[in-house]
Amino acid sequence: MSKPKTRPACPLIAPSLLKCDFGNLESEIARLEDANARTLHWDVMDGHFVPNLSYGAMVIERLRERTELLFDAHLMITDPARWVDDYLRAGCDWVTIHIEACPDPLPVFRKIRDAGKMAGIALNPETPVKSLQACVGECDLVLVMSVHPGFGGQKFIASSTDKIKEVRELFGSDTLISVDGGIGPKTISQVSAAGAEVFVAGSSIFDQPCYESAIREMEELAAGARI
Ligand SMILES: O=C(CO)[C@H](O)[C@H](O)COP(=O)(O)O
Repeated sequence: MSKPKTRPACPLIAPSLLKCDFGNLESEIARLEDANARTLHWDVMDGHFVPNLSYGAMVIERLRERTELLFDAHLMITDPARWVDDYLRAGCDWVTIHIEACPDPLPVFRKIRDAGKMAGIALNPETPVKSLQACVGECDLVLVMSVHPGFGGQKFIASSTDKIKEVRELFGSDTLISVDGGIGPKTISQVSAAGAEVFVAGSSIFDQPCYESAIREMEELAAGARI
């Protein structure tokens, strides 16, 4: 059911399932499909790399059977090289690992790309963009964390906007830039103008009564601010 490696139409709003109702995952996904979502962002947390636990490949694999939406997996885990095969087998289309958890990510990128999937690298707010130098041309996506990873509902860190510009300068136009944390109608325009194309959003969708209008509003704001 997994899709081949393709660049999506942007702007792309990626609902962060960390903020959904875990007791009703299947119906939450159906609601997102009805709301015209095109992707699901899976926040995988191991209670070690980040101070929170969420879900893993077994849960994702079972939900892969229930939807054809693009699966964007964000591995906030220690030693992602050890676990990446599980997420590929589970049917993830994009697999993003953290530079802080994997100082030599190139072999992991190769494994993801060889499986026909998109390889991403994420960086935490305190990690400098220059730490990604070796990743240029080797991965498909850079995910800029605009909050400290671990929990939804945090305040957007303002310096993330300049960081996105720096990532765009370093990686050029071929690499997708995703931004994650505190994204909503008040922050999406500035990160879109800075060069972000994929917008991970938890609270600003799941805390709203209508997912469709929440997604549409952010898509329109991001498109209007695009560089
Ligand atoms: O990765 C994350 C936290 O580590 C979440 O994706 C992110 O925080 C989304 O939630 P919100 O939009 O509420 O900030």
